Amino acid sequence: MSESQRFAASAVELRKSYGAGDSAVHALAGVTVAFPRGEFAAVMGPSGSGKSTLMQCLAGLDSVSSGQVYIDDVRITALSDRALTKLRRDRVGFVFQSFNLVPTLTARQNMLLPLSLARHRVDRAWLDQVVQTLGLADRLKHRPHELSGGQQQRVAVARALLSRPAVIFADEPTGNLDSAAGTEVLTLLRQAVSQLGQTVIMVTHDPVAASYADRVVMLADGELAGELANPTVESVLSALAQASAASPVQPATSSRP
Ligand SMILES: Nc1ncnc2c1ncn2[C@@H]1O[C@H](COP(=O)(O)OP(=O)(O)OP(=O)(O)O)[C@@H](O)[C@H]1O
Repeated sequence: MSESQRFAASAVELRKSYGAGDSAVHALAGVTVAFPRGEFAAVMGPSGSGKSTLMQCLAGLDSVSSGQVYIDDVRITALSDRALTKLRRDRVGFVFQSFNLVPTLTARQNMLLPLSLARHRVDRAWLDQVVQTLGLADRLKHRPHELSGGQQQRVAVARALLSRPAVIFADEPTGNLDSAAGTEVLTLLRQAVSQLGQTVIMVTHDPVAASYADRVVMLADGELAGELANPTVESVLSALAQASAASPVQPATSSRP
């Protein structure tokens, strides 16, 4: 087994700049980071530190200026657009802050949508296991507007899990939820990793959300600014304070509700 196969996602010397010349913004200034399979990782850092850019590049949603990105052992920075689209569909799951469910479809149809679009077979046993684990059995026929925010996000987590992706990228998955529903969704992401063997990479501003992860990767000014194993709310807060002290911009934790 090659080194890269131990990792669900990794980046080597990843650079991403916007614009050119004096006005260029170096959103990522040479990031090398690897996410082992079966890890729940949180990516944190001050506002503008490059978290979203890192996630977009790792997920193959944005092009890189230089460097390499791997999903499993596939170097996605070497793929054609067509091959990349297929890889994203087959190996990457997404959970967004805004749930992104189709309003006219039931919870079950929403969960199955990516598989049916890809014309992939549904693994019934896996569907049942995901539905049970996520506590959605009695909500399958509901449409999104008939579900609470927490339930909608659970459907989005189920949708991401159903194709058994190499990695799920979660972008502020609790950003639109109250604290009880947020706790519920974080617990489910934790279970997806601990019980179902999933790999999750979550961008978050919230130290409580980050404390559910196995590891926090900290960014500042487009560079890695350290990492924390087995994070607690306290250790995350103190690492964030250090990262923002080293960065000219204010931490987003202080500017968001
Ligand atoms: N499309 C773009 N065009 C120009 N600059 C961009 C673009 N996208 C991001 N940037 C810049 O790149 C830098 C990193 O942005 P990014 O959104 O990755 O940070 P972030 O850590 O996710 O921020 P936040 O916590 O506020 O969401 C910022 O300076 C941002 O202004």
